[in-house]
Amino acid sequence: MAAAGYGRAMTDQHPALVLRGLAKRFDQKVAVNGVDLDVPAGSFYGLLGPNGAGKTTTLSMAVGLLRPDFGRAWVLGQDVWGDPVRAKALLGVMPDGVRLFDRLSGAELLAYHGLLRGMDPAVVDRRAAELLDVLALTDAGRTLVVDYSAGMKKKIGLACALLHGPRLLVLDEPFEAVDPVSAALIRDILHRYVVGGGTVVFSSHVMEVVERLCSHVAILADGVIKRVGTLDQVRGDRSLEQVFVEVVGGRTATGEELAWLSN
Ligand SMILES: Nc1ncnc2c1ncn2[C@@H]1O[C@H](COP(=O)(O)OP(=O)(O)OP(=O)(O)O)[C@@H](O)[C@H]1O
Repeated sequence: MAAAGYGRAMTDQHPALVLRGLAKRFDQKVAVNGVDLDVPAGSFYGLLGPNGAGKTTTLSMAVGLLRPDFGRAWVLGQDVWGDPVRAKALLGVMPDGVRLFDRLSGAELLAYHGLLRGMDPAVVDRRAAELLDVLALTDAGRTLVVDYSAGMKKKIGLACALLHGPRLLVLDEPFEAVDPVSAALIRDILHRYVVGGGTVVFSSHVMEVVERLCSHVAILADGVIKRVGTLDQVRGDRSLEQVFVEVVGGRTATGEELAWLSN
């Protein structure tokens, strides 16, 4: 495993992910406004927030894909922006949207990721075959990724993130556009990964998934963390959805709006 080269004992003393004062502005829009987060090693961490809350921007800065205007990030003690090679060796990332080289087949994409990370080709082949099998993509192994369904793209993205055996997985909306059978499969794989000592951080709007999987939750709205803690601390004696709606400030359309739809 690539991460082992940096000494598991050293990195084990650190939280899996630490964010301090992360901030990002796009023109006039402040997308993220000073996010601090401590993700304990071994946790299953859900980052919740409504559309446009700043989840993707936060996670992109946390993993070294988007340079913050302010703030810093550490993965198992390694400075993401100060020492990106070390930090990224410990990290598996599934970004939002399709940022895959989609003119490759699934098997080729995995080989490309593995070789780019300097892995032994025989290990890449073995792990790629295993991942395609576990994710029920073996038959699609020769199909070009551009021809995959949205759910299949999520699964091959997850396979790429797992290939080098990272210690921390950061996944942007891993369950979006995924059918229930595939979602259950992804849940099982992630659960096994955490039981085996890994840490998962993922963003989602789906309360049920977060409630079922996560040990810890942060609710982000308007670029700011509004609630953070263990799942039980955040939801108290209510459902996570109730807390989310209260924090985010839900609105309803029960008045005169859209009256023309009734005609
Ligand atoms: N590259 C960009 N250029 C301009 N504005 C951006 C850019 N990326 C994000 N934004 C804006 O920053 C804000 C936060 O966006 P972000 O994608 O981080 O939210 P999100 O919580 O991931 O949303 P969603 O759940 O809808 O994916 C939004 O208002 C968005 O329009």
